Amino acid sequence: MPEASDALDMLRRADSIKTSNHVEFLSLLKQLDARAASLPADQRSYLRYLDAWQVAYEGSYEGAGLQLNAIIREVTDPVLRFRATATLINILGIGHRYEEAFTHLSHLIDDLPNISDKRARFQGLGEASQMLISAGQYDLAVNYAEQMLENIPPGDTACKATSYKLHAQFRRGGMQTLDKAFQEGVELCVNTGETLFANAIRADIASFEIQHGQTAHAIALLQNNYASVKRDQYPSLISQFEALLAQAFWQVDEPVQSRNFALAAIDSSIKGEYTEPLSIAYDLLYRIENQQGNYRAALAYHEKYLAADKGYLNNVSAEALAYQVVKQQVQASKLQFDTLNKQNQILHLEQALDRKAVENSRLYIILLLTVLAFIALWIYRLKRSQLRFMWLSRLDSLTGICNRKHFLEEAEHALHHAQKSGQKAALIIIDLDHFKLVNDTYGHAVGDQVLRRAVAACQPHLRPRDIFGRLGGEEFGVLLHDCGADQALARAELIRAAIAATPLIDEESDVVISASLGVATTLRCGYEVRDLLINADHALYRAKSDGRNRVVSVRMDDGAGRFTHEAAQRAGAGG
Ligand SMILES: Nc1nc2c(ncn2[C@@H]2O[C@H](COP(=O)(O)OP(=O)(O)OP(=O)(O)O)[C@@H](O)[C@H]2O)c(=O)[nH]1
Repeated sequence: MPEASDALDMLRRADSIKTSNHVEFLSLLKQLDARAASLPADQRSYLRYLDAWQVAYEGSYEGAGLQLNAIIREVTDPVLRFRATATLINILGIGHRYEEAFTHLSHLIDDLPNISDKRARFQGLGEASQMLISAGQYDLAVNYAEQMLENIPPGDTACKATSYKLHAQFRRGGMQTLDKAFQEGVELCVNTGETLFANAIRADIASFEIQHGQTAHAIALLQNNYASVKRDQYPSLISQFEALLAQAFWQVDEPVQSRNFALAAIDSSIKGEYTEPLSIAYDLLYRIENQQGNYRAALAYHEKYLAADKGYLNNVSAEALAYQVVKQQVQASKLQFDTLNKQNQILHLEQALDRKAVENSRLYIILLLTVLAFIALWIYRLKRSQLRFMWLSRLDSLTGICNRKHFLEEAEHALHHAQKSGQKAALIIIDLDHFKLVNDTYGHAVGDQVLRRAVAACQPHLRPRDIFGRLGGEEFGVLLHDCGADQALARAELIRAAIAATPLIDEESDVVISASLGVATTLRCGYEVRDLLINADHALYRAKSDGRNRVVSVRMDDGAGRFTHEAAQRAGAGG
């Protein structure tokens, strides 16, 4: 049983000498086949591939096709699958299944960028080059051969790629003289031991020479290497050599030799295949028999020639056609792919556009909300300043309490409410005493200050619902809610006392001001603010005339429809 590493070495060795030393290759394959069961799975797969290759090499294309397809299906190693595909393409081409061959080739070429294994790439490029030669695509074939030359795997040589390149150039035609590259190609392959490819190039050289009247040289070249071609056991090349020899001998008028090689070419060619050598061989046999007057035999060969030639030409045109068909299919699917790609791009763009539209809508909404927020803020500020102005327009600017107009409005409203709810109320008018004297003595600014102090002195004696306003000059009004006559009198008295206790200028100053207060109640004067004001004013007048610094209330009806006044209390000397 071979060691695993031994077996791998043997596999690699066999792989590298498949064509250069076919005899040793066969021997190695035999040894490995005998030990196949003991090999690890990956090496067994490798051996399967070499076995299939050999089956193809000996011309059993159907069997080889089955084996190669099984490898492509079952083996996991992508490199081995790629190589099996390459070999499969080769035999599909030989078996005239051109459409399948070119379809596989198209995939193989697509796969090339994914294959880093140099040997497999080399093989794939070689297959592409060969198939394209068969399809008449010589420039492309040269291109693939040149790619091979740029990437020769380690252990391999430029021989094979050179032979493909030269063969493509030869088939393209148009050469007036034989390029020296052909001879150099032969030498290269001889030096590297690749006799099969050296002979393939020689076949092209001989063919060129036969076409250009250098028949003797062609015969020498072919005969000198005939044994070597036979050794390599490659049927199609043997058949080609023999057909060329038959042609050359016919040209130099040696029909016996020509016949022998023509028959040999037919014998060597793969059975059931229509090839160029077969067609040449039958044509020559027809001519020979015809020349010798064997018309019956000539006719038979001619018929075979026609069939072979037609078959061969059919193969050639079928191959070229299949190439074009697959090319169109590939282009169509690429076009479809491009269309799908474009549709996909359009969809992506549409999605991006939608996203942008959503973003824009969001931005518009944010902008709108911001504008609305600004408008709301602006309205709020406007409203606030309006309210402020309205509020300010209701206040007395010096003392900060209600001005006359607002006081009267509020008092009227409160009295209306009190009347409806059956509550009592009272109105007090407060008038500072001898205020003109304050102004005259201390100046107008001090007079203002005194007015503010007088207001401040009153405020602690007011309840939240009481209405306090400046009626004008040094005169103030207070509407007391829910307040009877006695309570009103008492509250007025508290206010009077508070004002009287307020220093005129500062705490130290002994100069004080005083106020006279007139009180009118709803009980006695009704709920009309005007009546209350008149009556309170009368009372105030009494307070002033009675000596100031006092409170006087409207007391009772004197029977003649006039009110009498009651002085509440005297709380100070008051001016
Ligand atoms: N400093 C100041 N003085 C004012 C203001 N409004 C009115 N006065 C003054 O208040 C004084 C009112 O004087 P009078 O109506 O004669 O009354 P009085 O001096 O208080 O005398 P009696 O009311 O009779 O005690 C005038 O000299 C007005 O100029 C004000 O807002 N500030």
